[in-house]
Amino acid sequence: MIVRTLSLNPAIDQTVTVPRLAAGEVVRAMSTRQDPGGKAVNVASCLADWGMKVVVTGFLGRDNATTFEQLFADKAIADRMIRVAGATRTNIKILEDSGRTTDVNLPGFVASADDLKAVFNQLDTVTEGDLVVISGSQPSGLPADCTAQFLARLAGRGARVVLDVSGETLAQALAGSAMPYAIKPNRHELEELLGRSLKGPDDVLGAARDLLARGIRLVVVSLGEAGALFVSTEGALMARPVSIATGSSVGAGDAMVAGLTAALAEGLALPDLARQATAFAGAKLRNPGPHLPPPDEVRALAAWVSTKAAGEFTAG
Ligand SMILES: Nc1ncnc2c1ncn2[C@@H]1O[C@H](COP(=O)(O)OP(=O)(O)O)[C@@H](O)[C@H]1O
Ligand SMILES: O=P(O)(O)OC[C@H]1O[C@](O)(COP(=O)(O)O)[C@@H](O)[C@@H]1O
Repeated sequence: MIVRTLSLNPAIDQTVTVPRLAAGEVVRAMSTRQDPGGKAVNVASCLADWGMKVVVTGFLGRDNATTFEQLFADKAIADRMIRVAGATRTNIKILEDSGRTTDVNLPGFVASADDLKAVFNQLDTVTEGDLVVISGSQPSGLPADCTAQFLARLAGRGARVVLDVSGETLAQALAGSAMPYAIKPNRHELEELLGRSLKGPDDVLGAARDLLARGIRLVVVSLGEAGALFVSTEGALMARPVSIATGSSVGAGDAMVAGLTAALAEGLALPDLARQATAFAGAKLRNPGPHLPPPDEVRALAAWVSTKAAGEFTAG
């Protein structure tokens, strides 16, 4: 099966490693690196490492597309991204020795109504049962409800959408007429959506079940190093990482989305899907950049992922 990703606002991730960040002071960096990224590009890259056929759609700024083109060529990813005027943004990640990361996301290109029309035209090639990952923020210039419009268009074509967006985009998307097949908010994104803080495991589970009742078939709430809660019509379970990684966790959520998308394509049952998604996240954390180790290594990791019924999770 071919998976399509839709990346409206990709990013070049510039990671700057410093001993300690102190606002208002001069800080000397120990190292820096740049990776083509942004949520859906990271998902596409991990899926390609897993051996899946991937088509990337969305926007790329014409002025600095080369680094993305190189990634797509290296991983045999079909590049259908629309080149728009201007440059793709750079997101600076300042990583301290303690593992704390500060993100400074720079502005990038502005998309036009014609650019958006071109994306809709691309969605019209999607067919029944196809998997489409819509992930990441949207650039300025687009209407706030454009993701809701994508969902409606894709539902009409029978596609299954895996959605990983946040803030107003998520709120607008879930206020529309068509629900995504799967979503993966982290705890903070879910709290933002609900407009309240989630008090404990029971509350997280309740919120996930409410989303399921709205017609979403799979709700994954990621909880950082504590793991993730997976809720579907098959049940609810918690999956914990095999080991806790120190350092930057940038891209772990994207790898998790890739793992669950691959599992949907493979028709895995919920426990295996949860193990695979958690293994993808853990495997990505072993390497910088949007890359997975070889599939056998990821499979070995998945075998070590422990899952337990959500009832035991809520009991603490
Ligand atoms: N420090 C960590 N050690 C091990 N696994 C982690 C760590 N941080 C995140 N993960 C794994 O990555 C998944 C996604 O991470 P999370 O930070 O919740 O997502 P996001 O990047 O979307 O905020 C988690 O559910 C967990 O399995
Ligand atoms: O599109 P957004 O929401 O601004 O996020 C973009 C950032 O998210 C990332 O995809 C990382 O996301 P995760 O840590 O959630 O996996 C970075 O590559 C990128 O800089």
